[in-house]
Amino acid sequence: MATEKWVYMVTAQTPTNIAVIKYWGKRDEVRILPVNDSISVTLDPDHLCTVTTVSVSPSFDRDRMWLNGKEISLSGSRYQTCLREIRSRGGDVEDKEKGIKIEKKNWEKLNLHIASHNNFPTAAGLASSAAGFACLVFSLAKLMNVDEDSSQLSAIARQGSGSACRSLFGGFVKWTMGSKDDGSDSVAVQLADEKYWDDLVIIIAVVSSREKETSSTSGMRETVETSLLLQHRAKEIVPKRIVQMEEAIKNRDFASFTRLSCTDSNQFHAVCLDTSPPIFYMNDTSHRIISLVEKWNRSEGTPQVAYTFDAGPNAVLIARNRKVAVQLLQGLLYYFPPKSDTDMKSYVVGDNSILKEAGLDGANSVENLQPPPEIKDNIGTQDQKGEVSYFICTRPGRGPVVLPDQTQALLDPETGLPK
Ligand SMILES: Nc1ncnc2c1ncn2[C@@H]1O[C@H](COP(=O)(O)OP(=O)(O)OP(=O)(O)O)[C@@H](O)[C@H]1O
Ligand SMILES: C[C@@](O)(CCOP(=O)(O)OP(=O)(O)O)CC(=O)O
Repeated sequence: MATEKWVYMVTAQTPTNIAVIKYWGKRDEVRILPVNDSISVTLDPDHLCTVTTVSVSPSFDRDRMWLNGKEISLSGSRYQTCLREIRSRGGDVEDKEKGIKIEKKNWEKLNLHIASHNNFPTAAGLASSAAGFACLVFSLAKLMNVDEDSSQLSAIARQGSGSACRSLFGGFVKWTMGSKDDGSDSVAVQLADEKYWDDLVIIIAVVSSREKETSSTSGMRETVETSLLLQHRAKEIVPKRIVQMEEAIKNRDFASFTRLSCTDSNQFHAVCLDTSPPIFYMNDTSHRIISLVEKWNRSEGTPQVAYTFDAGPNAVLIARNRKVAVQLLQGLLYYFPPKSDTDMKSYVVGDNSILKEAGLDGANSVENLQPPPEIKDNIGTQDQKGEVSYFICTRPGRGPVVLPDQTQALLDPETGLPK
């Protein structure tokens, strides 16, 4: 087989996700087993996604990977675990057209080339590791004809990065912590697909931050070691919240959804503060955004927007419908206008058709914005230029898909090297 020249490849696209009931803390660092269940919303891959091409050829002399065009090492234990777990489940593959036949037993011997691209900044608090490891596992499973369902695959992705297991599904997803020592029951399941609650609009404020934050992995390790509040959260609080959140999603009950998302985000950050030494992920801009949303929700009498923050200052804002999202964007741009030379289409990315609906597609449109009446005296004026790098407008989205169009492959079909 070593003299054969064929390259066999698969390309897939996988979404990222944002937790509304947070995963924070592991009971097993190696297998990546969490101390509590978590629930997330998958974000539309049309706006935020990873694309990965995986290929196999008898002519490859070692496993190699390129991330965003640069070769990276696969020697880390998380990559090694995912590769080993997937290889051991590989099935027979035959492509008669190309005259390729790979037997199950050969997956252990054949080497892989992998190229991956995130269409959003890597390691910037936008969960690139979630989309990245989910895409790696999903595309390899397709390449190797692995006969396992998405939940079983999620248990492999989990070992790349915990939150990655939830990116194997679209819509609303629960990661069940499981109780077995081997982690086989610590898997993701879909609660509802992306069409179930499709009124929701998600606006992410990518908040400028100078220093690199503590990574989720080391941050949660320190929390587990030092925070008593985390123990209370995991045992007493989250189990009840998970039930309530499942109910809220089932009933499309936005008021409960908002209450639970916001309080859980705040408690996650409280647990970070309860860590020794304390971890600060949010900054003044994050706090200002929370204030703005809280005041607006209060003045409306019923919640219009939910907020949640992961391990960084970026705000993920979930509006109950498009009309509210338009108002939200107007309010956000009033308080966080772009720097004077910024083009609006690069300041609001993703689904930027919302700019037109918000009347923000013309020259001077931001300068003409009026302060939202309910919050005008409380937050200060338009002095926050540059605090938000940009906004992403998106919505709940689908799970992983194979991209059959060869032109989307990141590797050359002849050489198996990056295009
Ligand atoms: N497309 C990808 N394919 C495989 N691995 C990836 C991919 N993108 C990111 N990663 C891995 O994830 C790491 C970044 O994870 P990290 O947790 O630091 O950042 P993040 O996930 O973008 O942010 P956060 O966890 O704060 O939301 C990268 O160094 C790389 O190892
Ligand atoms: C705050 C979070 O985003 C934490 C995510 O942590 P990671 O999944 O990045 O951590 P590791 O399992 O160590 O790779 C909350 C969440 O996504 O649930």
